[in-house]
Amino acid sequence: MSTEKTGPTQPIVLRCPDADAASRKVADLITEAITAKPAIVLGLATGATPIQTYEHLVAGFRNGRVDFRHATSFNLDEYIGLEAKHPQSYRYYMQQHLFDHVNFSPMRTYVPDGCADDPVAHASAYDQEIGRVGGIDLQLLGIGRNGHIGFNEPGSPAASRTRVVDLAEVTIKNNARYFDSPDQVPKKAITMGIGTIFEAKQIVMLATGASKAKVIRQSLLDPPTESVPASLLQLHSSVTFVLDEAAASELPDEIC
Ligand SMILES: N[C@@H]1[C@@H](O)[C@H](O)[C@@H](COP(=O)(O)O)O[C@@H]1O
Repeated sequence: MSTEKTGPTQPIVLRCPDADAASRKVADLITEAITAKPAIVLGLATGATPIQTYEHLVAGFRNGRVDFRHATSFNLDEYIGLEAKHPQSYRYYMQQHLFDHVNFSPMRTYVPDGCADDPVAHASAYDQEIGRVGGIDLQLLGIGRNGHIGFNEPGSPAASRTRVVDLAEVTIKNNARYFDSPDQVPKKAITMGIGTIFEAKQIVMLATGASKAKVIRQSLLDPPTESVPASLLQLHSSVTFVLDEAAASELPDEIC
Protein backbone atom coordinates (compact mmCIF):
# COMPACT_ATOMS: atom_id res chain seq x y z
CA MET A 1 0.00 0.00 0.00
CA SER A 2 1.31 3.46 -0.79
CA THR A 3 0.35 6.80 0.69
CA GLU A 4 0.41 10.16 -0.97
CA LYS A 5 -1.39 13.49 -1.07
CA THR A 6 -3.16 13.72 -4.39
CA GLY A 7 -2.17 16.54 -6.74
CA PRO A 8 -5.00 19.04 -7.12
CA THR A 9 -7.20 17.54 -4.43
CA GLN A 10 -7.02 17.64 -0.68
CA PRO A 11 -7.84 14.05 0.32
CA ILE A 12 -5.23 11.47 1.22
CA VAL A 13 -5.66 8.32 -0.86
CA LEU A 14 -4.66 4.93 0.53
CA ARG A 15 -4.72 2.25 -2.13
CA CYS A 16 -4.94 -1.29 -0.75
CA PRO A 17 -4.53 -4.56 -2.65
CA ASP A 18 -8.04 -5.86 -1.94
CA ALA A 19 -11.25 -5.19 -0.04
CA ASP A 20 -10.10 -7.08 3.03
CA ALA A 21 -6.89 -5.04 3.29
CA ALA A 22 -8.88 -1.81 2.84
CA SER A 23 -11.40 -2.89 5.50
CA ARG A 24 -8.58 -3.79 7.88
CA LYS A 25 -6.93 -0.41 7.25
CA VAL A 26 -10.14 1.42 8.16
CA ALA A 27 -10.57 -0.72 11.29
CA ASP A 28 -6.98 0.18 12.23
CA LEU A 29 -7.65 3.90 11.71
CA ILE A 30 -10.75 3.67 13.93
CA THR A 31 -8.86 1.65 16.55
CA GLU A 32 -6.03 4.22 16.62
CA ALA A 33 -8.53 7.04 16.99
CA ILE A 34 -10.31 5.32 19.91
CA THR A 35 -7.00 4.53 21.59
CA ALA A 36 -5.98 8.19 21.31
CA LYS A 37 -9.39 9.38 22.60
CA PRO A 38 -11.43 6.70 24.43
CA ALA A 39 -14.45 9.04 24.75
CA ILE A 40 -14.45 9.50 20.98
CA VAL A 41 -17.57 10.40 19.01
CA LEU A 42 -17.72 8.19 15.91
CA GLY A 43 -19.90 8.70 12.86
CA LEU A 44 -20.81 5.31 11.42
CA ALA A 45 -22.05 4.09 8.06
CA THR A 46 -24.02 1.13 6.73
CA GLY A 47 -24.21 -0.65 3.37
CA ALA A 48 -22.33 -3.73 2.23
CA THR A 49 -18.94 -1.97 2.17
CA PRO A 50 -18.18 -1.48 5.90
CA ILE A 51 -19.28 -4.97 7.01
CA GLN A 52 -15.73 -6.33 6.96
CA THR A 53 -14.45 -3.29 8.83
CA TYR A 54 -16.98 -4.00 11.57
CA GLU A 55 -15.86 -7.65 11.60
CA HIS A 56 -12.28 -6.51 12.18
CA LEU A 57 -13.40 -4.16 14.96
CA VAL A 58 -15.33 -6.97 16.66
CA ALA A 59 -12.24 -9.18 16.41
CA GLY A 60 -10.13 -6.33 17.82
CA PHE A 61 -12.54 -5.96 20.74
CA ARG A 62 -12.43 -9.70 21.46
CA ASN A 63 -8.66 -9.75 21.60
CA GLY A 64 -8.46 -6.60 23.70
CA ARG A 65 -7.11 -4.18 21.10
CA VAL A 66 -10.09 -1.84 21.13
CA ASP A 67 -12.54 -0.74 23.81
CA PHE A 68 -15.79 1.09 23.02
CA ARG A 69 -16.86 1.61 26.66
CA HIS A 70 -16.46 5.38 26.61
CA ALA A 71 -17.27 5.93 22.93
CA THR A 72 -20.40 7.45 21.40
CA SER A 73 -21.63 6.77 17.87
CA PHE A 74 -24.00 8.50 15.48
CA ASN A 75 -25.11 6.72 12.35
CA LEU A 76 -25.46 8.63 9.14
CA ASP A 77 -28.95 7.67 8.16
CA GLU A 78 -32.07 5.52 8.44
CA TYR A 79 -34.99 4.63 6.21
CA ILE A 80 -38.27 6.32 7.09
CA GLY A 81 -40.92 3.76 8.02
CA LEU A 82 -38.65 0.90 9.10
CA GLU A 83 -38.72 -0.05 12.76
CA ALA A 84 -35.52 -0.91 14.62
CA LYS A 85 -36.41 -4.61 14.43
CA HIS A 86 -36.93 -4.59 10.65
CA PRO A 87 -34.03 -6.62 9.17
CA GLN A 88 -33.33 -3.92 6.58
CA SER A 89 -33.31 -1.03 9.03
CA TYR A 90 -29.93 0.50 9.67
CA ARG A 91 -30.46 0.17 13.44
CA TYR A 92 -30.86 -3.59 12.94
CA TYR A 93 -27.75 -3.66 10.74
CA MET A 94 -25.66 -1.85 13.35
CA GLN A 95 -26.82 -4.14 16.15
CA GLN A 96 -26.11 -7.20 14.01
CA HIS A 97 -22.71 -6.16 12.68
CA LEU A 98 -21.24 -4.19 15.58
CA PHE A 99 -23.20 -3.05 18.62
CA ASP A 100 -24.34 -6.49 19.83
CA HIS A 101 -20.75 -7.78 19.80
CA VAL A 102 -18.78 -4.98 21.47
CA ASN A 103 -19.05 -2.90 24.64
CA PHE A 104 -20.63 0.34 23.46
CA SER A 105 -23.01 1.73 26.05
CA PRO A 106 -26.46 1.21 24.44
CA MET A 107 -27.33 4.75 25.59
CA ARG A 108 -24.62 6.15 23.36
CA THR A 109 -25.33 4.46 20.02
CA TYR A 110 -27.47 6.85 18.04
CA VAL A 111 -29.24 5.92 14.81
CA PRO A 112 -32.02 8.16 13.46
CA ASP A 113 -35.45 6.76 14.33
CA GLY A 114 -37.19 5.90 11.06
CA CYS A 115 -40.53 5.67 12.88
CA ALA A 116 -40.37 8.95 14.80
CA ASP A 117 -43.81 10.60 15.09
CA ASP A 118 -42.38 13.82 13.73
CA PRO A 119 -39.40 12.91 11.50
CA VAL A 120 -38.63 16.56 10.70
CA ALA A 121 -38.33 17.49 14.39
CA HIS A 122 -36.45 14.26 15.08
CA ALA A 123 -33.89 15.04 12.35
CA SER A 124 -33.25 18.47 13.74
CA ALA A 125 -32.94 17.10 17.31
CA TYR A 126 -30.45 14.50 16.02
CA ASP A 127 -28.29 17.27 14.59
CA GLN A 128 -28.44 19.15 17.90
CA GLU A 129 -27.51 16.00 19.83
CA ILE A 130 -24.34 15.66 17.75
CA GLY A 131 -23.49 19.24 18.68
CA ARG A 132 -24.31 18.64 22.35
CA VAL A 133 -21.67 15.90 22.64
CA GLY A 134 -19.07 18.11 20.99
CA GLY A 135 -19.31 16.98 17.37
CA ILE A 136 -18.04 13.93 15.52
CA ASP A 137 -14.33 13.14 15.80
CA LEU A 138 -14.15 10.52 13.06
CA GLN A 139 -16.83 9.99 10.42
CA LEU A 140 -16.81 6.78 8.39
CA LEU A 141 -18.44 7.08 4.97
CA GLY A 142 -19.34 4.79 2.11
CA ILE A 143 -20.34 6.02 -1.32
CA GLY A 144 -23.35 5.39 -3.54
CA ARG A 145 -22.77 4.80 -7.25
CA ASN A 146 -24.23 8.25 -7.93
CA GLY A 147 -21.85 9.82 -5.41
CA HIS A 148 -24.27 10.00 -2.51
CA ILE A 149 -22.88 10.12 1.01
CA GLY A 150 -25.26 9.07 3.76
CA PHE A 151 -28.49 9.57 1.82
CA ASN A 152 -27.43 12.95 0.45
CA GLU A 153 -28.37 12.39 -3.15
CA PRO A 154 -26.99 14.45 -6.06
CA GLY A 155 -28.15 18.05 -5.74
CA SER A 156 -28.10 18.02 -1.93
CA PRO A 157 -26.91 21.42 -0.70
CA ALA A 158 -23.36 21.55 0.67
CA ALA A 159 -24.69 23.28 3.77
CA SER A 160 -27.53 20.80 4.39
CA ARG A 161 -28.26 19.58 7.92
CA THR A 162 -29.78 16.33 9.20
CA ARG A 163 -33.17 16.15 7.51
CA VAL A 164 -35.80 14.07 5.74
CA VAL A 165 -34.92 13.34 2.10
CA ASP A 166 -36.38 11.57 -0.92
CA LEU A 167 -34.24 8.72 -2.21
CA ALA A 168 -33.11 8.86 -5.84
CA GLU A 169 -34.66 6.30 -8.20
CA VAL A 170 -31.24 4.75 -8.78
CA THR A 171 -30.71 4.32 -5.02
CA ILE A 172 -34.11 2.66 -4.60
CA LYS A 173 -33.28 0.35 -7.51
CA ASN A 174 -29.83 -0.45 -6.17
CA ASN A 175 -31.01 -1.10 -2.61
CA ALA A 176 -33.91 -3.26 -3.83
CA ARG A 177 -31.56 -6.27 -3.70
CA TYR A 178 -31.93 -6.20 0.09
CA PHE A 179 -35.74 -6.28 0.01
CA ASP A 180 -38.21 -8.86 -1.29
CA SER A 181 -39.34 -6.48 -4.04
CA PRO A 182 -38.42 -2.95 -5.21
CA ASP A 183 -41.76 -1.53 -4.00
CA GLN A 184 -40.80 -2.46 -0.43
CA VAL A 185 -37.81 -0.09 -0.47
CA PRO A 186 -38.71 3.04 1.50
CA LYS A 187 -38.81 6.18 -0.63
CA LYS A 188 -37.64 8.50 2.12
CA ALA A 189 -34.91 8.55 4.72
CA ILE A 190 -33.45 10.68 7.48
CA THR A 191 -29.84 11.53 6.76
CA MET A 192 -27.14 13.64 8.31
CA GLY A 193 -26.66 16.60 5.97
CA ILE A 194 -23.51 17.34 4.03
CA GLY A 195 -22.94 20.32 6.33
CA THR A 196 -23.35 18.02 9.34
CA ILE A 197 -20.87 15.51 7.90
CA PHE A 198 -18.43 18.32 7.15
CA GLU A 199 -18.28 19.28 10.81
CA ALA A 200 -16.56 15.96 11.59
CA LYS A 201 -12.93 16.56 12.50
CA GLN A 202 -11.74 13.61 10.40
CA ILE A 203 -13.50 11.75 7.58
CA VAL A 204 -12.63 8.28 6.30
CA MET A 205 -14.23 7.19 3.05
CA LEU A 206 -14.12 3.45 2.33
CA ALA A 207 -14.88 2.29 -1.20
CA THR A 208 -14.29 -1.14 -2.67
CA GLY A 209 -15.16 -2.89 -5.92
CA ALA A 210 -15.19 -1.96 -9.59
CA SER A 211 -18.73 -0.57 -9.39
CA LYS A 212 -17.35 2.37 -7.39
CA ALA A 213 -14.37 3.14 -9.69
CA LYS A 214 -16.10 5.76 -11.84
CA VAL A 215 -17.64 7.70 -8.97
CA ILE A 216 -14.35 7.56 -7.03
CA ARG A 217 -12.59 9.11 -10.02
CA GLN A 218 -15.27 11.80 -10.27
CA SER A 219 -15.11 12.45 -6.53
CA LEU A 220 -11.34 12.89 -6.43
CA LEU A 221 -10.53 14.40 -9.81
CA ASP A 222 -13.52 16.42 -11.01
CA PRO A 223 -14.18 19.87 -9.57
CA PRO A 224 -16.27 19.67 -6.39
CA THR A 225 -19.96 19.84 -7.21
CA GLU A 226 -23.25 19.21 -5.45
CA SER A 227 -24.10 16.93 -8.42
CA VAL A 228 -21.59 14.41 -7.02
CA PRO A 229 -21.91 14.91 -3.25
CA ALA A 230 -18.73 12.93 -2.43
CA SER A 231 -16.68 15.33 -4.59
CA LEU A 232 -17.40 18.02 -1.99
CA LEU A 233 -15.11 16.05 0.35
CA GLN A 234 -12.20 17.65 -1.54
CA LEU A 235 -13.08 20.79 0.39
CA HIS A 236 -12.72 19.17 3.84
CA SER A 237 -9.35 19.55 5.55
CA SER A 238 -8.95 15.98 6.82
CA VAL A 239 -10.27 13.27 4.50
CA THR A 240 -8.75 9.88 3.78
CA PHE A 241 -10.05 7.73 0.92
CA VAL A 242 -9.27 4.05 1.59
CA LEU A 243 -9.71 2.13 -1.65
CA ASP A 244 -9.10 -1.34 -2.97
CA GLU A 245 -7.47 -1.77 -6.37
CA ALA A 246 -10.81 -2.16 -8.11
CA ALA A 247 -12.28 1.08 -6.72
CA ALA A 248 -9.01 2.89 -7.49
CA SER A 249 -8.74 1.47 -11.01
CA GLU A 250 -9.79 4.69 -12.81
CA LEU A 251 -7.33 6.88 -10.90
CA PRO A 252 -4.06 7.80 -12.57
CA ASP A 253 -1.00 6.01 -11.19
CA GLU A 254 0.53 9.16 -9.70
CA ILE A 255 -2.34 9.42 -7.20
CA CYS A 256 -1.44 6.20 -5.45
N1 LIG B 1 -27.18 5.12 2.77
C1 LIG B 1 -26.22 4.14 2.40
C2 LIG B 1 -24.88 4.80 2.26
O1 LIG B 1 -24.46 5.31 3.51
C3 LIG B 1 -23.89 3.81 1.68
O2 LIG B 1 -22.60 4.37 1.66
C4 LIG B 1 -24.29 3.45 0.30
C5 LIG B 1 -23.36 2.46 -0.38
O3 LIG B 1 -23.68 1.15 -0.04
P1 LIG B 1 -22.83 -0.13 -0.39
O4 LIG B 1 -21.68 -0.11 0.56
O5 LIG B 1 -23.73 -1.28 -0.15
O6 LIG B 1 -22.38 0.01 -1.79
O7 LIG B 1 -25.60 2.92 0.30
C6 LIG B 1 -26.60 3.33 1.15
O8 LIG B 1 -27.53 3.92 0.33
